[in-house]
Amino acid sequence: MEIQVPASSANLGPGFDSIGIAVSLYLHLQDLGSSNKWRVDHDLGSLPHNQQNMIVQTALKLAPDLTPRNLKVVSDIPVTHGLGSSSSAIVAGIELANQFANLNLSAEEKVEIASQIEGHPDNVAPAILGGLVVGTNIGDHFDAFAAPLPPYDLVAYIPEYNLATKKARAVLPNQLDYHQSTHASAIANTLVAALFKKDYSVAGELIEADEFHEQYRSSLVPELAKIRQISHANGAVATYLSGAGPTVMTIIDSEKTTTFINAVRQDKLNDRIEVLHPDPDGVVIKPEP
Ligand SMILES: Nc1ncnc2c1ncn2[C@@H]1O[C@H](COP(=O)(O)OP(=O)(O)O)[C@@H](O)[C@H]1O
Ligand SMILES: N[C@@H](CCOP(=O)(O)O)C(=O)O
Repeated sequence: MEIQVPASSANLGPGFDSIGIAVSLYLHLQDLGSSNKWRVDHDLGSLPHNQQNMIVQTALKLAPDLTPRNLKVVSDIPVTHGLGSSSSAIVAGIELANQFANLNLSAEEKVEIASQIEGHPDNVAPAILGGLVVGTNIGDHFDAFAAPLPPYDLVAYIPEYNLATKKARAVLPNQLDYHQSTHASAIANTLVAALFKKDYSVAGELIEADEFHEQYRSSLVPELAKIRQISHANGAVATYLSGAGPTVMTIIDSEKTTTFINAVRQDKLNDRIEVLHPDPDGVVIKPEP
């Protein structure tokens, strides 16, 4: 049995903690059978190989008596880079418990549990449901709506340095001025309307008009301003900070992607670039090959 979970790109500018899109990078979790203690094979750097691994910790939160297993993780989602690696690990752990403890969780229940563990729903909801999701927690439940998938490439510029979400949240202000917050919220509301109406010209303008987080984080990610400028010169829909960064995401018509990437390279921006697409499926269970 293999569990496949997509990466996710959260916020899309003003959709802070409430909008996210599943994208075509994946974590694959293979079950290699039961064992006397938990073992997680992976080549993802310093992440734990034992019971402390976030995937196992999540599974044990849901099913504390789960029999230990040998697991193998293969993932092309960069860790601490703003593409929802922690959410993919949490979702994989929930699905592991769901499968082996026969929890029969609904998709909604998985989103509720995952949001509680992650602390915000904007990565876990698309990682579970797939697609572009707008949602939030109200009281003890979660409301989410799938917006149409934008018919564009998502070009991820992935700086080499890490930026832990915790660190990028620590630079946000504790309070926002009343008028600033109502305006920031109005921008976000109008973005949601534009996304559902598929008016990507207006949506692009609103994605770049965020007043909730990018201005506070931009000094941590100097590539954001540079790539945004290049994307404007190349007719992109919008550029935004993916999640808490440092990945910078550009939404662009596929016919313009190559020219845009060449322009980025010409500006001596030499880090990893991935041309991604929206993932419509979310978490998927695959049988043994
Ligand atoms: N494949 C994985 N397996 C286990 N834990 C993971 C995995 N990927 C990420 N994590 C956990 O998530 C943390 C990164 O989370 P975070 O700072 O929110 O970055 P990101 O933006 O990539 O989600 C890692 O330090 C690690 O604890
Ligand atoms: N809304 C969160 C999203 C964090 O996403 P990640 O991919 O960086 O974990 C935030 O902006 O803090």
